[in-house]
Amino acid sequence: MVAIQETELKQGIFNGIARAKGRSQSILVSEVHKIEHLDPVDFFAAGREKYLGERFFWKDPEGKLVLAGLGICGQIQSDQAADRFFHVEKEWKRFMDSALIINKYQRNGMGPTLFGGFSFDPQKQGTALWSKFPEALFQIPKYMLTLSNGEMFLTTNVICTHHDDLTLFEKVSRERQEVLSKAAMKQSFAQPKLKKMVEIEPEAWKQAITHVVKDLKQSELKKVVLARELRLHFDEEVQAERVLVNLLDHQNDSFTFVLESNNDCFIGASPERLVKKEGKSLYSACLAGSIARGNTPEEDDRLGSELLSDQKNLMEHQYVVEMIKEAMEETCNEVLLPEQPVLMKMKYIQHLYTPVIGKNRAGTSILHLVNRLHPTPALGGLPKQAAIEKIREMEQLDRGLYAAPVGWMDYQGNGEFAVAIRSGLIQGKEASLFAGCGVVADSNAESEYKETSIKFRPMLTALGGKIT
Ligand SMILES: C=C(O[C@H]1C=CC=C(C(=O)O)[C@@H]1O)C(=O)O
Ligand SMILES: [Mg+2]
Repeated sequence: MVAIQETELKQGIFNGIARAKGRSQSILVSEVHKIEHLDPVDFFAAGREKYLGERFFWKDPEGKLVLAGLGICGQIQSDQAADRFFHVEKEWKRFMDSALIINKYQRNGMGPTLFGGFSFDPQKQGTALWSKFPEALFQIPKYMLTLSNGEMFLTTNVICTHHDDLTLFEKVSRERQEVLSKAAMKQSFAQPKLKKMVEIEPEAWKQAITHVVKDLKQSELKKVVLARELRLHFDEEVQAERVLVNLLDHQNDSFTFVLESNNDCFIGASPERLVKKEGKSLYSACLAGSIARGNTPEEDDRLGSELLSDQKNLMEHQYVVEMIKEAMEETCNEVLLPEQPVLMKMKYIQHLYTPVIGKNRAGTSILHLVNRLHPTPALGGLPKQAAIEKIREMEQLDRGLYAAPVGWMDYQGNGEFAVAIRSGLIQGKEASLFAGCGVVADSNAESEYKETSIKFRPMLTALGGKIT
């Protein structure tokens, strides 16, 4: 079991309280420890009793970085439609300007780190479905486990005020040891049974596709992504840990994320990076254009080749490449991307994929890039604003955080955001799944319906649903 001996945290909290008194403001004290190996899911599960609703989890596709956060040391929310990205950035800077950081490891994703997500469209009237999530929700965790290139680190974040004294250190030390003791115990989580699966207005959705295809032939609109919802009913409460373990087992080549808010849990396994910032290096990805996987290697190859030469999907993909390339060129000296897309093969589906890398010229922040890119034509359409308005007009769905940026950023300005697709909202004994597809002039309602049915599969299987 991991035990943390006497730490610099005591001195840090002492200095934090002194600084809080001197500046008459709260001070974030953050300490990083290298620790023995812990399973990040066990650490996440260790927070169930005391921090349910205040947890997050993140794993990148390569498993190079895994984050598990427990408790809320600080929270940044925004329900402002216009400048929520700027609001989050401003509030984060306010925390960082006075923070006391005790960290001798020069690695990303440790020390003060913010994790969370944005809603897809803050200007669309929301429904009760997403009532537990604001238009932007970010947490600074009390305790965060970081698995970084195979090594394990624990960050402890404490807010010190001028009212505090050193009993605060005793309290934090006790709490932290409690978490670590619980994390050493393997917990198991029941697999609820799926009782009912309800497609929300599938025929109306197909009619919307046909309507948009007509619009595309007679307007400036080139592409619109339309999404739909699947509502699931279970025989007992769905626990995030169970779904998370299933996603890690079956969708290990995705961005796996969990963000809790009150009793609701947003969870998914997305194949699509929005942007990653590592020092001056920026990485984005164009992912649009889909076809099913084959049941045999020969069939799979045939389908892949078909996708690589299909004009409709190539056009759907090209709109994304043009937009992301343009956005990256605004802030990078040099932008590199291949001439042609390649195949990204996931468990149930394969996509056209174009990676984009660049060297950040102007010290542009990751949230500036998130704001500039969201939504790419893979999630909204082209032209961006006209597509968003068409989605508002035609989509019955309250997207909430679906298809929007979810991810992390640390105090050194590094971070990574995925787009929250192949995702679901768990609400006790029920869950909503979301899937969308790019509609272009050559789209066909039935094919797009089938494509979205495949995109439900990662979450449906992770929730114990059988694939028909
Ligand atoms: C909008 C979604 O997928 C996007 C990402 C990859 C391929 C897509 C497509 O081929 O339509 C979509 O643009 C979703 O999975 O809900
Ligand atoms: Mg598509």
